[in-house]
Amino acid sequence: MIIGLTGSIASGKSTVSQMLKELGYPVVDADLVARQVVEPGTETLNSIKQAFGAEVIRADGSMDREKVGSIIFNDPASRKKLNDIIHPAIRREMLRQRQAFLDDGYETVIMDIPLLFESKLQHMVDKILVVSVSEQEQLKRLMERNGLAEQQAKARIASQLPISVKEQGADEVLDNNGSLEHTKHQLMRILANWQTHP
Ligand SMILES: CC(C)(COP(=O)(O)OP(=O)(O)OC[C@H]1O[C@@H](n2cnc3c(N)ncnc32)[C@H](O)[C@@H]1O)[C@@H](O)C(=O)NCCC(=O)NCCS
Ligand SMILES: Nc1ncnc2c1ncn2[C@@H]1O[C@H](COP(=O)(O)OP(=O)(O)OP(=O)(O)O)[C@@H](O)[C@H]1O
Repeated sequence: MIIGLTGSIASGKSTVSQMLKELGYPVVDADLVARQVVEPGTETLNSIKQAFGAEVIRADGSMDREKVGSIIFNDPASRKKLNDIIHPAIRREMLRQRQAFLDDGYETVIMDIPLLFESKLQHMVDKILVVSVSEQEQLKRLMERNGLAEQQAKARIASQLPISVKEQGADEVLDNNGSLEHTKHQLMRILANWQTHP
């Protein structure tokens, strides 16, 4: 079974994905893959340089994530330009990692994909688990974790589909407003329900 783990920015996907790893599940992490495909020397990073200019490349040859973030989270056209360059490479690498886990004999693979609905990747997974928080809690956690001002945090939230829309497309919704214990408890119930194991 392929489980798609998604939610909104700072809703708690990484927190849940960490719990799943501790239970022994293999996880394909789209955010991690997004870093791998733009490592210095890659074709993808070269295309980003062509599209956004040499100022988004740091002296050591790596992508300046802060600069790229400040551009794309504030401008839909730039966001689309980056997505068009980087998403095909991310998808290819995610499918490769998924297959490698299946080849290793795992029965279940978790795919942690923040933009599962935005990028219409439902076909990649069998079940969809949405990690949800209230808008108020989301804003608070995002500002705290990333040290962002309210306006910047709101721009990032607005660059994704509303969590309510994602909930409608879910097989299960996990409410992450409460304690980590409460979240873990719901996770265990959902896994038991799906009769799944690593
Ligand atoms: C813009 C970048 C450089 C900012 O880097 P930064 O280190 O600050 O953030 P990080 O990569 O950890 O992403 C944090 C969160 O932002 C959100 N996010 C990232 N990219 C996007 C995007 N293109 N559209 C909407 N939300 C996004 C996701 O919820 C993600 O979990 C980086 O996010 C990136 O390369 N984005 C494009 C690739 C992408 O779409 N990644 C999302 C997973 S497929
Ligand atoms: N139940 C919880 N109670 C308190 N804080 C939490 C809880 N769950 C997550 N957090 C905190 O909220 C922040 C966001 O969580 P996390 O990083 O797991 O979100 P995410 O969905 O993976 O984010 P992103 O989309 O940016 O990758 C983190 O600082 C995390 O420690």
